[in-house]
Amino acid sequence: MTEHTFDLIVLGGGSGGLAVAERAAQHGRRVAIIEPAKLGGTCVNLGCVPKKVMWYAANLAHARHEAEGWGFTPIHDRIDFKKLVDGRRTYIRHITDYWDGYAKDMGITVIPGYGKLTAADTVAVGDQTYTAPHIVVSTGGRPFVPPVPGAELGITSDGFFDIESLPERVAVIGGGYIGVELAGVLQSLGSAVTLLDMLDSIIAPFDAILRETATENLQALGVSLHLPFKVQQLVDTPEGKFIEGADGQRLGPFDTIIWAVGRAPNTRDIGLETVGVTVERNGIVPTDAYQNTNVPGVYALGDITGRVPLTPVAVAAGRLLAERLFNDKPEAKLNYDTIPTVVFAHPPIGTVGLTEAAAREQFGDDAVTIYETRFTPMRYALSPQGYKTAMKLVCVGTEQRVAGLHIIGDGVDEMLQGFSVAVKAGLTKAQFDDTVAIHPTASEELVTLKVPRD
Ligand SMILES: Cc1cc2nc3c(=O)[nH]c(=O)nc-3n(C[C@H](O)[C@H](O)[C@H](O)COP(=O)(O)OP(=O)(O)OC[C@H]3O[C@@H](n4cnc5c(N)ncnc54)[C@H](O)[C@@H]3O)c2cc1C
Ligand SMILES: NC(=O)c1ccc[n+]([C@@H]2O[C@H](COP(=O)([O-])OP(=O)(O)OC[C@H]3O[C@@H](n4cnc5c(N)ncnc54)[C@H](O)[C@@H]3O)[C@@H](O)[C@H]2O)c1
Repeated sequence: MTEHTFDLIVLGGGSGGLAVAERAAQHGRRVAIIEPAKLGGTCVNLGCVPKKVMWYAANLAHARHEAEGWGFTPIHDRIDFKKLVDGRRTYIRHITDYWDGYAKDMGITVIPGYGKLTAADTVAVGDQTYTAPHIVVSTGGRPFVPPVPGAELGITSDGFFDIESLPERVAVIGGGYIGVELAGVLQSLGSAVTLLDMLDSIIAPFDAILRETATENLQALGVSLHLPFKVQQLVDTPEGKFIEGADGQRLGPFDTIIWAVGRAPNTRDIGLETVGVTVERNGIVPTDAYQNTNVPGVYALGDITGRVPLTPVAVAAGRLLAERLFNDKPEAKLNYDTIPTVVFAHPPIGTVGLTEAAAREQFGDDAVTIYETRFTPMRYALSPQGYKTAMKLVCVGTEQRVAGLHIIGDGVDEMLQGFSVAVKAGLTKAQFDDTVAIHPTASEELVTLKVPRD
């Protein structure tokens, strides 16, 4: 018989939920996770991990094209897309199986189903109720689809992971994280991709050097960009699907259209309003710095809080919440500043800290010094196609503290983590320069930039 009283109940077994549950169980608490789908949440099942598998496949496609310049016999075979998808699904199944076993080993009770709060200490799942003095809501989000006519002709990132054969003609609507990543994967694997955004730039919140270089790289990859483009409707015709915009613009025909225009929190109809938890109009659940909602004993974590929707952020906030609640660390909380992030484009894009524009606004033009470089890395010495690398250091004050670091190019996805430690630690340009370079690498540029930009 299932226990109905716990120290902690978690709604949602994704990145944030698993993290808080695991740490609470490590501290000897009785924990239940309520989850309607597979453990692992978006990241494991429909996000970071399957996406990264596809990104690796796309990298191999690039390597295959480049290999000829390095003396390899040309390889013209197309990808066996089904084999890739089957392999990816097996890999994901191993991860979710691992989580099932691990939760069991940790003594965590996993309750299948949708949870709904009926009181600040009570959750209903079907006709059963469960109680705990601490309830964490970490129900994540789902792709947002705007209500334009014909919107249902498009799929979302969830649907992307259901694709069984490589579509020939694809449109991706939205040039943010997901749009840029999926456009890059599909174009690299052999689709002809059109990418559009309602703004006049892709990855709009990022530093200008990344926006410009990412745009050049996408175009070099063969992606057709349409910026800005305001979608008015999608239409189906015998030749394929079309996207119609303002002023008679019409793009198509396409076999597949993918919406990648942001995500909406899963916070409706789960009893939050019933128990008095504030939910904003856009579905976000506001919390204080300690993940407390406005109702004592009810906490919110991860994407539903609207703060930096990334897996490691949800994980870190979840672990710290468990430390605060169950390990006598009343001040434990996540510092949401200076969080590094990578867009897995081709090549990848990495950023941490302030953009140049934000630094100028915060500190004034006179306090900001910029060091930057753009080059084609040695990786392309013998290849016909050379994607651009670009790097920028945003330094502030007379001591030139490195407040922002923006990099795009092969290898930056792995480069960024170490440099983020330096930026987070508040190191100065002089300390960067005091570090001997590793040669020949692209990353050595970050410790050898001599002349500030005018
Ligand atoms: C295509 C894509 C690629 C991404 N790539 C990256 C990446 O490379 N790196 C990165 O850091 N982030 C990435 N993200 C973002 C990352 O996946 C999220 O930030 C992260 O999963 C958020 O964790 P979470 O715990 O808030 O929610 P989730 O991981 O979404 O987990 C929420 C869980 O709650 C469950 N749930 C929903 N309603 C209920 C209910 N009523 N009761 C119980 N359970 C419920 C859901 O089934 C789900 O399992 C990506 C996202 C997408 C969509
Ligand atoms: N590598 C990673 O870490 C990673 C990868 C994927 C997703 N994520 C997370 O998931 C979140 C959601 O990703 P996303 O790409 O859906 O959102 P996003 O906010 O990154 O990008 C959405 C894009 O869609 C555009 N847009 C919005 N409405 C539009 C419309 N009607 N027509 C055309 N364009 C429109 C926006 O201008 C924006 O460029 C991200 O913010 C990120 O935190 C992270």
